[in-house]
Amino acid sequence: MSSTIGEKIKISVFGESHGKAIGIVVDGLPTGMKIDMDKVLHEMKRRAPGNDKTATPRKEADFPEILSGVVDNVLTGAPLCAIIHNNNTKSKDYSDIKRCPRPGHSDYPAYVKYNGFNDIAGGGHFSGRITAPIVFAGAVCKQLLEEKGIKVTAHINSIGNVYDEEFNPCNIDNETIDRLLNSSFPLIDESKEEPMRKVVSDASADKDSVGGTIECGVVGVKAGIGEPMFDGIEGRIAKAVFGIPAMKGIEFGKGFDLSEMRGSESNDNFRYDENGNVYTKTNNCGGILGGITNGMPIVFKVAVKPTPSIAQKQETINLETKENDILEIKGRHDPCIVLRAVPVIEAITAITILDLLS
Ligand SMILES: Cc1cc2nc3c(=O)[nH]c(=O)nc-3n(C[C@H](O)[C@H](O)[C@H](O)COP(=O)(O)O)c2cc1C
Ligand SMILES: C=C(O[C@@H]1CC(C(=O)O)=C[C@@H](OP(=O)(O)O)[C@H]1O)C(=O)O
Repeated sequence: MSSTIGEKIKISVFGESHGKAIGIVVDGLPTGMKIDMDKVLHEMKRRAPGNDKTATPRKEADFPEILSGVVDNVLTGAPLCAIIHNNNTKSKDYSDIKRCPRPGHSDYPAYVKYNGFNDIAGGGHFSGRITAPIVFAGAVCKQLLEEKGIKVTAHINSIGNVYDEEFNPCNIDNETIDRLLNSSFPLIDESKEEPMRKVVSDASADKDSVGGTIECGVVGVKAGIGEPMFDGIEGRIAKAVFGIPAMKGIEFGKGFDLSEMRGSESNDNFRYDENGNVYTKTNNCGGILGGITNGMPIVFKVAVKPTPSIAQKQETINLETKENDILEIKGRHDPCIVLRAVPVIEAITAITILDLLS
């Protein structure tokens, strides 16, 4: 399995959901920065399971134990390695799934690829759980980016058919960024929390799940970062985002809506401000032209699929008897992944942006 990404800042994620621990090695970090562990723990808590009605009831502390790369909270330049122990596993829930792969989860393709030797318990290495170490690495990268005046923020853009407001793509202000970071349900329009929660609880009551979208913004990246063609910023962010389980679509700026606009509507007109700085009057391109940043906020949306493990009876196959079968999944699952994926999208974006700038 290859769970490594990055050029200058390289991450390697390891572990399985029901193994002893999961973790990450981060290579290429600069030396000397003091890590604010309170900020790291805050990010871990935003993603941790067991804390919200829209989340799996599996309770984990998600405390990152740092094994190397830090002395007295300061980055040493050695590979940064942290592990997170798995304490609240219930592997019995997965006894049927070994035989009967879950529709929508990785069980069947992983069974074929690894000749049935892959660890199925809790989704093994394919579990959303292994996004916890990514959030750890992202929290460190966020702090390094902040020293460069760059901030990464995200919010729930939709759950089911209930939509939040979008970012102002030309100006995502510090007040909004701080509010979202400290919110237990990050929305621009907080009145949408209740209807969104209802969509999730209605699905749960039907033994079902729902998906949604997340909008992410990066402010403070100067113009001129990125490469043309295959190493463009869109490609680098998309590759990293698609490494996160359940992420199924991405669009930059106005994305698919651009296809219905005229050029006169979609083009972002350039202007100088009173200090001679270049800006654009709109930001339909999401801050990226030709694969290279134009100095405006980088803005993109990610589509999150409904959680595959649902409690309804579902058709599947039986890999032992080689017959068609019915599966009824027992166990603890997120009825909606979107809320917990918000800090994950921020983290993987922060890691990618820091890599691009290193
Ligand atoms: C934070 C997070 C939590 C998740 N929780 C669950 C879950 O409780 N149950 C489940 O079946 N899938 C969950 N997933 C999604 C699966 O891990 C994912 O759908 C599966 O590995 C198949 O990969 P794919 O959807 O990217 O194709 C979660 C994903 C993330 C990012
Ligand atoms: C534990 C987490 O989420 C898990 C992600 C997950 C999956 O299939 O992705 C399945 C469930 O695992 P389990 O059956 O062990 O409870 C979730 O609880 C986590 O994100 O920390």
